[in-house]
Amino acid sequence: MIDNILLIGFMGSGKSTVGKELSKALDCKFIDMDYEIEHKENRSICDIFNTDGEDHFRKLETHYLQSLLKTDNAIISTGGGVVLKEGNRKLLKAIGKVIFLHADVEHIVKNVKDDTTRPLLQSDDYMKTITDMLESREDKYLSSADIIIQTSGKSVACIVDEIMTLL
Ligand SMILES: Nc1ncnc2c1ncn2[C@@H]1O[C@H](COP(=O)(O)OP(=O)(O)O)[C@@H](O)[C@H]1O
Ligand SMILES: O=C(O)C1=C[C@@H](OP(=O)(O)O)[C@@H](O)[C@H](O)C1
Ligand SMILES: [Mg+2]
Repeated sequence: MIDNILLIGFMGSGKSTVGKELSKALDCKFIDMDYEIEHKENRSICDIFNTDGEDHFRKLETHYLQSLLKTDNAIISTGGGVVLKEGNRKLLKAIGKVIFLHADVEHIVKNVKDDTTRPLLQSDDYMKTITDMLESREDKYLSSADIIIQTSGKSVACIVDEIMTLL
């Protein structure tokens, strides 16, 4: 039995991919918050944003995060905006150990380009969008993190190994 582990970080830093592989390596439950929200709502994140707006998505996200207080022995991949609300940042700490997957802009762009599933990155100038959003969120990721892992240029397997060593 392990404490919950929550992966935080910017869109495309690898939270969903690394979380799934880490859960296999540790033989524990895997929870991807976005996947669970989509499943509960029976619609995609894009549909939620387009129909009901980002504020509504943030309410669903907080509601789901609260439900995780009852979970244990899980690897939890969050959505990149989970740190935006102070209340969420407190919840993250209450739910488990928080690992920040820190990625630079180049790594992020490589991972999200051509992907149409992230409504906040559907801009013509997505390089500037990512740079500005990263800058405004960086402090929130840092203040929420128990552990910081640099992911840029590393393979998923290498990141998983690094986390396993640190735990
Ligand atoms: N370290 C990595 N090396 C190569 N590709 C990666 C790495 N991390 C993630 N990816 C790829 O980048 C894309 C976005 O990753 P994802 O796990 O969905 O990020 P997040 O959940 O943080 O938004 C996926 O196609 C994934 O396979
Ligand atoms: O950073 C954000 O605000 C978001 C990140 C997304 O998750 P990923 O970080 O897994 O892409 C998803 O929750 C939604 O599109 C909003
Ligand atoms: Mg994800």
